[in-house]
Amino acid sequence: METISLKREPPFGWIYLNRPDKLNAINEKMIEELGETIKQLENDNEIKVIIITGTGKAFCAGADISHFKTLNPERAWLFAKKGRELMDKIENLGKPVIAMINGYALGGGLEIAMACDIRIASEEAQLGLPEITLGIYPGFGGTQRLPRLVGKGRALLMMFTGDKITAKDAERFGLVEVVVSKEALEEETRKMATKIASQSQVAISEIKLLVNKGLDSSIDAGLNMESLGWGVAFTTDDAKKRIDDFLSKRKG
Ligand SMILES: CC(C)(COP(=O)(O)OP(=O)(O)OC[C@H]1O[C@@H](n2cnc3c(N)ncnc32)[C@H](O)[C@@H]1OP(=O)(O)O)[C@@H](O)C(=O)NCCC(=O)NCCSC(=O)CCO
Repeated sequence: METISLKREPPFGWIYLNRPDKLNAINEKMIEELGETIKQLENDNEIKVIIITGTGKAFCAGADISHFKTLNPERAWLFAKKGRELMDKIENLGKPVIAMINGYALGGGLEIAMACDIRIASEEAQLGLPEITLGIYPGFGGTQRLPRLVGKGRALLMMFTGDKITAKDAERFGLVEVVVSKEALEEETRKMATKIASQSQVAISEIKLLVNKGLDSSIDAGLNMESLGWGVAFTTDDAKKRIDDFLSKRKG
């Protein structure tokens, strides 16, 4: 692959956005290759947690501006559509996806991170949606996902100004879950991923589905989905074993 590299390390699949000389800017090839890599990991039964990160000093500096000049409205729409479908794919994947933000996460780069389930960032990372400075606006889901994470006012402020924020501020606003030093980033991500990989994968996948679908529904509909599915959770071998283990330890 030209733009992505994959490190398969069961139970983890590490995806590296890999155009470091262009700060991992997203071109059509990257959209295509990231989609293929995600599909490959989705079908790989040994992979329980997927981690997306960047090679070099950036997570990703957004869509590749150098090809914007070639875009007419139709091609721009198609590019945004492909980007949007990729983000939806990440968000709706039946496996947990962690964004390990090692540096700049701007524009489409932040949009990738926001489609992931959890974001862990290095203290040095800077995040933002600077599209407005190019006279455009976020096209891979940013106008919808940012306000859901940080609230309407903060999201509008970030998108109206295009300002970058620090990882610490991003954590304060709820855009990032964990911030650690640059040196600790991989180790802390690994710890987080190990804990998640040790849980019931069916339950993890159900939680993700319920949270994502629930946030797009009324609370009543979300609660109904939760209680309807809850009974099914008991039928997995994993749940039976974990409950038996708990009870037998108590007896012993
Ligand atoms: C991220 C910035 C602030 C980093 O600045 P700096 O450290 O000074 O590094 P640069 O010299 O600017 O960048 C190195 C190299 O990468 C190229 N590059 C960086 N970002 C992009 C990009 N988005 N597209 C294409 N190429 C990019 C840059 O041109 C350099 O290449 P050379 O060949 O060496 O010249 C700074 O780079 C920055 O502000 N980048 C743009 C961020 C941005 O506006 N992103 C939004 C894009 S629109 C979008 O994402 C739409 C989807 O919603």
